[in-house]
Amino acid sequence: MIITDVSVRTFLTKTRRHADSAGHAHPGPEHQVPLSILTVRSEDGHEGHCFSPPEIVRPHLIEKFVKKVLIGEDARDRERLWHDLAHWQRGSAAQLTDRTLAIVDCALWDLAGRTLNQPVHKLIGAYRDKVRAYGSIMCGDEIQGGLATPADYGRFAEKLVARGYKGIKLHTWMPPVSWAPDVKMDIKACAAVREAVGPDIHLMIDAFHWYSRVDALELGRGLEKLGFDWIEEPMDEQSISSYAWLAENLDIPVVGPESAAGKFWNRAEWIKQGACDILRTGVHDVGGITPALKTMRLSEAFGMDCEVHGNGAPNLVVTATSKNCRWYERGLLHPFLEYDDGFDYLKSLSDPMDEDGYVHVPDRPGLGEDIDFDFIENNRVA
Ligand SMILES: O=C(O)[C@H](O)[C@@H](O)[C@@H](O)C(=O)NO
Ligand SMILES: [Mg+2]
Repeated sequence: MIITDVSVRTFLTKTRRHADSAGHAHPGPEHQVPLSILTVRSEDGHEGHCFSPPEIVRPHLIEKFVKKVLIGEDARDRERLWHDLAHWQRGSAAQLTDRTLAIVDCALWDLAGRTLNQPVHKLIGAYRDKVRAYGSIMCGDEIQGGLATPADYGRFAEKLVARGYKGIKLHTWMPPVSWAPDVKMDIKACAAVREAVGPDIHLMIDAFHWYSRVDALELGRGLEKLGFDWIEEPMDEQSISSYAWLAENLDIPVVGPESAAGKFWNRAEWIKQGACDILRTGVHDVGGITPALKTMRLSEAFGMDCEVHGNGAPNLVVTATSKNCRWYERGLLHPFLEYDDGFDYLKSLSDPMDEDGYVHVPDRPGLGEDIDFDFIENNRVA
């Protein structure tokens, strides 16, 4: 299965999601945004694909690094190809990031599945074919009737439970919201959700990511009284010792790291230093499915759960092939958006959820994405 080509197509897709000045998503008017699809092609004509923001697969990265590593190599040698690409990172002047490694690794897994006509989670070795989802609510906002008040969160949580979710994670208010961050408002939003959904729904928080130790401690202690399952990323994850201190001082489980660099190597240090009670990984955070599986197995060896960051087919594959994670993160969700409407470039959802709150892993070959290639061609811009 020799790789003969790596290519990128860019097209326009419609969305109502808008990023604020801190990069957090919020609803807004429909607009078109560019999206790319990276394709790895092998000599027998099979192709593997992965969607990506255009900047993550820009020509400089594809020509200077990705093609040099992949072209002429056996597409089945994913472990070696991942290391070969990762070794280019040090000399890339910080241009070759884990995000690009992730796109390439996912396309190679998709290629393997499409070539063998098998879903990737079955190739890796499935643990399950459906995964319980939590509804991951967008960061708070100042939109009338949106997520502007604790009561807004409570009302939306009721709707999510009615949809079938058995778990809900709040992303609370963060800058550029004018008065955020505010620990006491975070706790009020969490209390409103607990009041709205009752004691049996699992609740978690993903808070402002730069609280001090003292603020994070106050928030954690408030959540302990509300029976929350975990507290996530309340402080800068570059300070492992701050998280070790927080985990030592809280009863509520501390989850991390999500955004800290260092792939599975750094996550080993978090475990060693007692900086988390539940580990966190994510295909796009650690450089692909291949390294994400390593973080799952690493945490399993320590008797720890590892929760996966983010939605989408690759992250669903990682949850479906691991015993030691409890949830699929479905979102991000907002009262003004209909997540189940999916995307115009996919013929069906990659993460369909039933009324009991379970996401069923598609039985389609590869990553399982039902790609509308005609739509992509008809809306191509590069
Ligand atoms: O900071 C954000 O925008 C959200 O936290 C986002 O990254 C979300 O995907 C997340 O962290 N989920 O756990
Ligand atoms: Mg998070």
